[in-house]
Amino acid sequence: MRARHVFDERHVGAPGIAHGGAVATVLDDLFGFLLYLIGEPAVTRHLEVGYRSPVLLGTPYLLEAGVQRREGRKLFVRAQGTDEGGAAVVEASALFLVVGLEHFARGGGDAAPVAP
Ligand SMILES: CCCCCCCCCCCC(=O)SCCNC(=O)CCNC(=O)[C@H](O)C(C)(C)COP(=O)(O)OP(=O)(O)OC[C@H]1O[C@@H](n2cnc3c(N)ncnc32)[C@H](O)[C@@H]1OP(=O)(O)O
Repeated sequence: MRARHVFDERHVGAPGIAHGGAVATVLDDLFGFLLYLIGEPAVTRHLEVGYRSPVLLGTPYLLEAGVQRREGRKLFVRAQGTDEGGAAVVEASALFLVVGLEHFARGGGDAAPVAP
């Protein structure tokens, strides 16, 4: 799956640079939507993020995510974010666990997922 994302002032960490937590949030959400789109609603059990270069505000990044392998309910996923020059700025790997839709009812909400 591919997505284009631009961080803005809402995501600031150091001046002009996205907060690492905001970057992790976007990558986590990217994985969630990847699995939702391929018909496997799943939630994060483990997430690792590698920050190679500062992620700049107001700058478009290409995010690419895919499923690396599956072991039963366990889905191992990977993602990468690159700048417009093709340089990798961030990478992530995660373990997601497939869950039934009742998992999402536990929060009591009915909000639909929103794309990153
Ligand atoms: C309506 C539309 C909605 C649409 C939905 C759109 C969703 C978007 C979501 C975006 C992403 C999120 O933010 S999700 C939100 C953040 N995540 C969560 O809230 C999840 C909270 N955690 C949980 O609810 C639970 O821990 C689960 C469901 C993930 C798993 O619970 P469990 O079934 O009890 O399983 P558990 O024993 O913990 O672990 C399962 C297996 O993983 C293995 N395991 C654990 N860690 C690792 C690891 N680092 N590397 C390898 N393997 C590991 C364990 O050894 C075990 O293996 P084995 O012994 O089985 O072999």
